[in-house]
Amino acid sequence: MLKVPDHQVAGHQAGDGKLGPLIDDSGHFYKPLQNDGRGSHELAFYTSFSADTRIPDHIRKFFPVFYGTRHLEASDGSGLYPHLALEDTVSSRINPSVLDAKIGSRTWYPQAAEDYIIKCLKKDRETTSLELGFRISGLQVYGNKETGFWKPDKKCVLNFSIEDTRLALRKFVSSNPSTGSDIKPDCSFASTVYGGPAGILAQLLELKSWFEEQTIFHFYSCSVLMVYEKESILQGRNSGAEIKLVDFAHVIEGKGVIDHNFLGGLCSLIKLISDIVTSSA
Ligand SMILES: O=P(O)(O)O[C@@H]1[C@@H](OP(=O)(O)O)[C@H](OP(=O)(O)O)[C@H](O)[C@H](OP(=O)(O)O)[C@H]1OP(=O)(O)O
Ligand SMILES: Nc1ncnc2c1ncn2[C@@H]1O[C@H](COP(=O)(O)OP(=O)(O)O)[C@@H](O)[C@H]1O
Repeated sequence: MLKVPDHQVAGHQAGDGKLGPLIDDSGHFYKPLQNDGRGSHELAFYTSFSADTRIPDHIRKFFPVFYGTRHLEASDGSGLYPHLALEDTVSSRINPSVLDAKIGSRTWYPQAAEDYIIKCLKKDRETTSLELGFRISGLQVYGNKETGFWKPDKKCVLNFSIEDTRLALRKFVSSNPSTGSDIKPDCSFASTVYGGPAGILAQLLELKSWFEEQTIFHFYSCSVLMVYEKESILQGRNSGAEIKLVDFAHVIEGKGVIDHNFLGGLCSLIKLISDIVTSSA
C-alpha cells in the first residue's frame, strides 16, 4: 500500500495534488523522476554508482540502496509514472528525528543553465550556504508524547542564520527542542547521537576521508540526511544514529579533481557538530 511519507523534512512533497515521493510498508522510498532532465540524471547516477566497483562498502553504506525504477500511480493523480525505488532510511523508526543538510557553499554546477545558476546563487547567498558551506533544508526533532515534533516550516528554516543553524544542531540532540529562546537546549543526547564510535560525527569523519580522495563524482546540491530514534535511547538501546546522502539530481563527473565544494561544506558541518560534542561532554 503506497502512502505519502510522514517524516519527509525537505524537497518536493506529495499531497495537495502535487507530484512527490511515496513509501510502502516494506521499506521503500519511491522518488518520482523529476522534470527538466533531473530525474533521468539522478537515475543515471544511481545506475552508475550501483555498478561502480571503485566505491568501497564502508562508503556505499552512506547511500540509500537502489532497487531500480518502478512505474507507480503518481501522487498527483496523473497515472502511472516512473519512480526511483530506494531504501527508506526513515520510516521503519518510531518518531524519528531527521535533519537534512544541503552540502556545499555552491549548489550549482558550472555547466548549468544561466537562469538556474542565478536562482541557486540567490538562495546560496540568502541562506548560510555561502558563508557556512552548507544549509539546513529541513528538520524535525521528536520531543515527547505531549509536544510531538519540533518541525519549523520551510520558510523559517531557509531564513536560518549561522547562529540559528548552530542552535538547530543543538536542538536536534536535545530533550527540549521546542522550548522558546529563554531556555537553552539541553543537548542531552549529544554524546550518544553525535558522539561515540558509531555516532554521527564518526560517520561524517569516515565519509570525509573518502571525499579527501575520491575524484569520481562532484556532488552539487546533495544532502546529508541525519536520523536517530530518541525512544531507543530512553529505553537503553542504541540511538540508531545514521547518516545517508540523498538527492543526486545534480551530480557531475569529477574528472580526476577533488570535490572541494562538498568537502569544504562537510568539514564545516563536522566542526559545528564536534563543537557541540566537546561542549556537552
Ligand atoms: O522549488 P523550490 O524553490 O522549493 O526549490 C527546491 C529546493 O527547495 P528549497 O527552497 O531550497 O528548500 C530543493 O531543496 P531541498 O531539497 O528542499 O533542500 C531543491 O534544491 C530543488 O531542486 P532539485 O530538485 O534538487 O533540482 C528545488 O526545486 P526547483 O526549484 O529546482 O524545482
Ligand atoms: N531514501 C530516503 N529515505 C527516507 N527519506 C528520504 C530518502 N530520500 C529522501 N528522503 C526525504 O525526502 C527529502 C527530499 O529528498 P530529495 O531527494 O532531496 O528530494 P528533492 O529532489 O525533491 O529535493 C529529504 O529531506 C528526506 O526527508
